[in-house]
Amino acid sequence: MEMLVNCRRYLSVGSVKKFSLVSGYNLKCGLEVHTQLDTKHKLFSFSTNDPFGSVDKPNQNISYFDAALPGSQPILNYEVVLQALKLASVLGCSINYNSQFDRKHYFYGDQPLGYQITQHYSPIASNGHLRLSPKFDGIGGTKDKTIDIIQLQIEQDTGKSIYIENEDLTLLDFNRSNVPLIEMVTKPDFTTIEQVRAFVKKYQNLIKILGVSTGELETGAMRVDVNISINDLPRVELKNLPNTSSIVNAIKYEYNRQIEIIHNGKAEEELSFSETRGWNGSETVKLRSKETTIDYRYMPDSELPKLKLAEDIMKKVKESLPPLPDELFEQLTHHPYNLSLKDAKIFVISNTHTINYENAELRQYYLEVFKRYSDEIGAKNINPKLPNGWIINELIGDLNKLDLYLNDITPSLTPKVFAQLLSLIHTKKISKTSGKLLLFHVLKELKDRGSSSVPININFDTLIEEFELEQDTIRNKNDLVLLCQHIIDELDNKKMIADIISGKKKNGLKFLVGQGMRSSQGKLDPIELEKTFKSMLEIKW
Ligand SMILES: Nc1ncnc2c1ncn2[C@@H]1O[C@H](COP(=O)(O)OP(=O)(O)OP(=O)(O)O)[C@@H](O)[C@H]1O
Ligand SMILES: [Mg+2]
Ligand SMILES: [Mg+2]
Repeated sequence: MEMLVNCRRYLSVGSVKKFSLVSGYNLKCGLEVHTQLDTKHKLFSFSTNDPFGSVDKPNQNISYFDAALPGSQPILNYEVVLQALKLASVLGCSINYNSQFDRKHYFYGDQPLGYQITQHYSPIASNGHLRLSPKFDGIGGTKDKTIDIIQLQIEQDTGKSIYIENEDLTLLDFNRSNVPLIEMVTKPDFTTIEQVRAFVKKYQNLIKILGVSTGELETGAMRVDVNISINDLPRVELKNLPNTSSIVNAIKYEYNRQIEIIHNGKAEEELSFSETRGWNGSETVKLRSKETTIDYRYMPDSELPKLKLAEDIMKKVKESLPPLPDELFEQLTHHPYNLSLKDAKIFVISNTHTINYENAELRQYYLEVFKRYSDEIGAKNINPKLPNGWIINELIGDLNKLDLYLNDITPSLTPKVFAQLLSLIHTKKISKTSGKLLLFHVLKELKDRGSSSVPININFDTLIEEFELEQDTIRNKNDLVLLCQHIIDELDNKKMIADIISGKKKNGLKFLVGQGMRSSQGKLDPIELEKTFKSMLEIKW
């Protein structure tokens, strides 16, 4: 009965936006993710590997082998192997020290060899896992979820077919042909869409941090196929999912579609065999069913020897790995840094906005500044919000505004110098406003000198004197009261003052403080000003 009620709820919803899982219809998903590796050369030839950069220059990066000219033979690019091993290592896989390459046969215009070289029988790595946590991956609930990874295999990408509509013409571009790919296959361990979304994000970040790929879904550098089934019926494979929202919406749509079929008693007819479906932006559409699946006639590639790895190779691979996101999140969100997860991500994960710095470099800079600042002020007295805010908001903001790179400024604005600025703010020698002015001034100066010039010596004490920025120490409380009274008199607006006092216009107080800051050219402490206004006007809120 509950099933029926739930089902009606689903049927009346209709839109995939208001999606929820329906009890009695258990979602099961498994992923196959193809990732283009960022190597210099292609997988089995010396041609340049730059499929995205050469999009508008078709057939520029091709060798005889990529075009499958008779007599050409594959030569394995070891950079690919190294990248695959890095990924296998962070996914906790068992490494296969004797993997091999196989031919997967099918004929298509953009696959001129007549087969794709892949690893079918003996892939390079297997039995790994990736753990998702509610804390760092937003999967909901309170428990971690582990997704098992069946295998990682090295394979070639295909060329690209470009269909010219109405002309009965297909153009072929082989720039992508023989680009190295890693196919990663998970077990069907996903039971919610949040888990799928979190996994894709996490895998993508790992790939980026390892430097093995851009991991971009939009350019096709990473391609996610989702296999989905309900209540252990045969799986449906979803392809053509060019971004995260397509992945999520396609699963929602397909889940609802399959429920409707089951609910209408048509499961036997329509869901008793596996099929492959594509996503057209609003619905999943059938591409092919199992009956028409090609027989690939896998066989070992006779031109490629077994890939035998040295016994100590994994020790070296592990030594080359950077710190991983979860370890960094643990470190940065705890004492003494106490960053929010959102801020910690700025130091760990790149996104399209982070063009002025490399995350690892920014993180290094931050940690160094933090240490110097703690040394100067004493670890017990520090205010972690200072380094956090001044680097995340001010420094990054200014770099953006001035179109500067972190690398350009760090030889002069060393962590030691930056920590001095923080100490001056911490000890209230200068106000925050003055600190902002100084930082911007110094960065502007560096920008005007150009990045290639020798580092300059930055002395904040001299600059503070030069610009007369030393914070007015409130020697006489009366001075401050007088100034505040003067501001209120100048304003001459009884209604506004009454509204501030009653709390109707709380923002008005900020305005008064702003006037005080302006009249002192930013040298007064805004907190002191606010306190004085509040006590003078007897503000209770
Ligand atoms: N019952 C199921 N429900 C959902 N997903 C499933 C189910 N059974 C298997 N899968 C998933 O299907 C995928 C199978 O991928 P695999 O690469 O092994 O085979 P394939 O899709 O037939 O091959 P190809 O690489 O040619 O697409 C895995 O991600 C696995 O987790
Ligand atoms: Mg598949
Ligand atoms: Mg597969």
